[in-house]
Amino acid sequence: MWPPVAVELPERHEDTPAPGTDLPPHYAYCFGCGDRQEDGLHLRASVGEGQRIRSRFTVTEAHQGAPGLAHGGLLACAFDEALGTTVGNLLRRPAVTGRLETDFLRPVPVGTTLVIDARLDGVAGRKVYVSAEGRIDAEDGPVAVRARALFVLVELKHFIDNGRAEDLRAVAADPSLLGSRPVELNP
Ligand SMILES: CCCCCCCCCCCCCCCC(=O)SCCNC(=O)CCNC(=O)[C@H](O)C(C)(C)COP(=O)(O)OP(=O)(O)OC[C@H]1O[C@@H](n2cnc3c(N)ncnc32)[C@H](O)[C@@H]1OP(=O)(O)O
Repeated sequence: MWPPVAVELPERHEDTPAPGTDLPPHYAYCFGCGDRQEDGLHLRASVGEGQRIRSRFTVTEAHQGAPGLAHGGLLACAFDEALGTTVGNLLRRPAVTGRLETDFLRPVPVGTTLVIDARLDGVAGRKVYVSAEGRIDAEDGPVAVRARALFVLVELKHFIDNGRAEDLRAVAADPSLLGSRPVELNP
């Protein structure tokens, strides 16, 4: 059963940008979306209709597991990012991945652009359920990967207490490293 518990499906937050809007990387050094992370995934997300966010990610040579094929763990990372972005942008509250499960249905060659459609499935207290599928090269392409996840809503303290001090200092010195400002997350 998914979600595994009774959930509510909240409206997207009033500050969520309009459908079709491209979303900025949430952190410049994020492996999933950061533009300063050279061999990262450089995943790009945009707001979809309703409770949906669409992300795109192109598999490069740096992402191989077998010759010419994407590494499965790295694909899971792309889904972690796409799902986390969905939670963050639709609820506008900080959250971390508690559980992530993936089904790999077909191999994903280098050069493929994976089109990942993620949706918010429901919220139960601090638990947020999301799911996604990734299609090869087009929004109606063959499904290569499915994923679902539980994210847990946390306070900003989670990141301040656990993050490496020098990285937190760098963000404090240059807030533009964050595409979404903590003050907006927790005014
Ligand atoms: C301005 C705004 C713009 C916003 C725009 C932002 C965009 C932003 C994009 C971000 C995109 C990043 C995408 C990558 C996101 C990561 O990769 S985050 C990094 C990986 N994850 C982590 O490091 C998390 C590590 N784990 C932890 O810190 C803690 O275990 C947790 C998850 C915070 C939970 O601990 P806790 O706060 O003590 O809470 P706890 O009571 O244990 O759990 C809460 C509930 O969740 C359940 N739960 C927790 N873990 C599990 C599990 N594995 N399985 C099942 N249930 C679980 C518990 O059973 C409990 O359920 P209830 O009792 O309430 O029914």
